[in-house]
Amino acid sequence: MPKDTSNLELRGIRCIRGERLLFSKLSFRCSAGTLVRIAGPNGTGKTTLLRLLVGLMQPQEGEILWNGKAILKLKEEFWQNLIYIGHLNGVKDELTARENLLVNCEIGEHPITAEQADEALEKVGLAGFENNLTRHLSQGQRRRVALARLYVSRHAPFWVLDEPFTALDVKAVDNLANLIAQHVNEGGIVAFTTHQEVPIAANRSERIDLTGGRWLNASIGKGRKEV
Ligand SMILES: Nc1ncnc2c1ncn2[C@@H]1O[C@H](COP(=O)(O)OP(=O)(O)OP(=O)(O)O)[C@@H](O)[C@H]1O
Repeated sequence: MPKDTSNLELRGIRCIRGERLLFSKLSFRCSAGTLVRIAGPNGTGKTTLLRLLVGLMQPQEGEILWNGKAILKLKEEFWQNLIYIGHLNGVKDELTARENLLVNCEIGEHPITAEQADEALEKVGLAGFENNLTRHLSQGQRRRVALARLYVSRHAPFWVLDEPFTALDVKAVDNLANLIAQHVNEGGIVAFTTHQEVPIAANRSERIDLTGGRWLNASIGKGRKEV
């Protein structure tokens, strides 16, 4: 992983979804070795912000820069630096746990061997489940299949994780928190959301709090904040 060189910047981001202004003039900057927690109650735009950060959505105003260049212009050059694990896991039902990991790494242009896949599955507590179809796994186990990717993705400095601790048991939460801290302390940037108060021993951490938001059409959000 290229250390101490990456930086992420949000410049004047404005985002509207449906009738709701989620945030505007959102600016933020961080450099290599930072844990970025995106906080806020349900519906305030945490997942939306993560999707903006990885380029799956575009803001109405402003831009997101990676190493000083707009991510929408960098495209593949940016994606090579990125691992995104969203809400929906990105795990295919009809593939086994091992096949899922192999395919996801292949798609991410960082192929791994079956042995490396099995080692990563072991680290997330899925030893013995390598050949199980993921449709036969529990929610927590499916989540672990997705998260196993992180154990073979230390080359990618920027991790974006949507609710990574959901459905994990205490030990798995602890292991993941340690992995995230290690990645950050070795020069990665990890942006994540969580509703759980999980201690992560990162040397440097920042918080983006999205509490707020406004209805654009006052009649919709009667009794709430208006523009
Ligand atoms: N496809 C969509 N079309 C229009 N509005 C949407 C869509 N998806 C989400 N929204 C709205 O955008 C807002 C932000 O949603 P988002 O999922 O980013 O919130 P969140 O903070 O991640 O919520 P949670 O904590 O519940 O996961 C919500 O008010 C939601 O109603």
